Amino acid sequence: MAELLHPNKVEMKPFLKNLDKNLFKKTYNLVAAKVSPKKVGLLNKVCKKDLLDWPRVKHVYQQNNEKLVLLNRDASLDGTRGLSDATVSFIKENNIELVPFQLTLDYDYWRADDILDAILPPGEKEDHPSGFTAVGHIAHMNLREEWLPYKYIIGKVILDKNPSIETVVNKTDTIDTKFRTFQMEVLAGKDDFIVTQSESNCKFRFDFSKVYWNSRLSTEHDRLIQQFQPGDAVCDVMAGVGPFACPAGKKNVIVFANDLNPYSYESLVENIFLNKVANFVKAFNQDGREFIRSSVQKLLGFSKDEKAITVFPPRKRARKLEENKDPVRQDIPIPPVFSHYVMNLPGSAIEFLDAFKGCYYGLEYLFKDRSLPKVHVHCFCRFPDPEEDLINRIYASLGYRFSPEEVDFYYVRKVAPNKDMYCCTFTLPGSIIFAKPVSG
Ligand SMILES: C[S@@+](CC[C@H](N)C(=O)[O-])C[C@H]1O[C@@H](n2cnc3c(N)ncnc32)[C@H](O)[C@@H]1O
Repeated sequence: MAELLHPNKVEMKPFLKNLDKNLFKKTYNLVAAKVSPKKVGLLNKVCKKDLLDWPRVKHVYQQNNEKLVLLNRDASLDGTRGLSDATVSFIKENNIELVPFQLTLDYDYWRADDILDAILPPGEKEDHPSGFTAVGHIAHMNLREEWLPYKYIIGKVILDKNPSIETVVNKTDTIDTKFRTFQMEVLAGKDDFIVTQSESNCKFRFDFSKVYWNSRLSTEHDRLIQQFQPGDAVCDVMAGVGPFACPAGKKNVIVFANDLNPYSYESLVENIFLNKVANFVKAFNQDGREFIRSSVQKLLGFSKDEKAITVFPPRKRARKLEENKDPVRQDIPIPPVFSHYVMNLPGSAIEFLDAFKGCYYGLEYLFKDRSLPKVHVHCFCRFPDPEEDLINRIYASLGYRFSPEEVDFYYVRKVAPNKDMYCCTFTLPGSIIFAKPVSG
């Protein structure tokens, strides 16, 4: 049946922006059993196997005071072909009349895939492009060269067929290396890049054309957030619009979140307020290397000045606790040092590791009863066995050669055929962070 159910091929000239929806009408000549409304239930039961069973197509229609029940595509009008014995007997015994029925499926019925298959020429490698990543109301496509002449029509179909999508964009160049943003062209829908996206129980508002966002990283965000404990201090060196920072703040983790892109910083500030985590998450707009160094004193000062962050349970719980005369507030002490550093700038974050050299010089005493900080640094790797390469690169920047057992090499995702993203987690060695900084 699948091969029957598709619109007829439509000749489409390249670079067209509008679609004549009438071209996608297709009429099927079917047979219907005409019965009184009272009999429909019984007919449905007895003749179940012989009824029309097409996806998203209803098979019972009203005609005056009677019902027309559509039979399967092979049923003949005289009832001699395409029907089971049970159905034939039922029709005979109940004197049911079989009548012709024309069913028309139109543009609204077909799925995006069906329509694109009907209008696009055969593809070189893959199926026709109907896949996209949704970011808020935006569908973000990455069309292959061969589909570019049809990009506006493809955009229109995606827009029409996905009710939550209001704008369809296509990536127009490779990713900008500095802030990980890319140029995009609106293919269909409104010219509006300000999106609201949900992730990890938080809302994020940002201009998708000016900041980095990748919905495919949500699992990685959650994975690291799970490792942070309430009361930990986390330094998010390349925080973007806050997908690590805001959810961590919601679980009472103190986060110093930084991003060099002024637009990311602006959204980060907005998202901190949107998610009501301003007590726990502080935003900064510095270069990551500088921030690794300056944040040490910033946190120490914050911990000395504020000492603790007071949290109140959500109102409903607070009322319950009040009734039981339990304390309604909790003080979360602010630690003087970070437990975790997150560095998600996979193209170059490893090269920022040199900033840790001597960053806690003279502050050894702060770690008397605490573990040394952990670093989670994201990176790309082109080798199938990444350990040696990544250990060498970390050594070149941090000046410390880890053994493979000391580093957790976590595979995050495939970015391109020969390019994988990893997250390397290790504890910062005391010999590096307490070393006397070399002046000059
Ligand atoms: C891959 S994005 C990750 C953003 C966010 N952590 C996330 O997971 O979505 C890298 C971020 O690093 C920021 N960035 C680039 N260069 C930077 C630098 N030198 N210092 C700090 N942030 C930088 C970019 O603006 C971008 O937001």
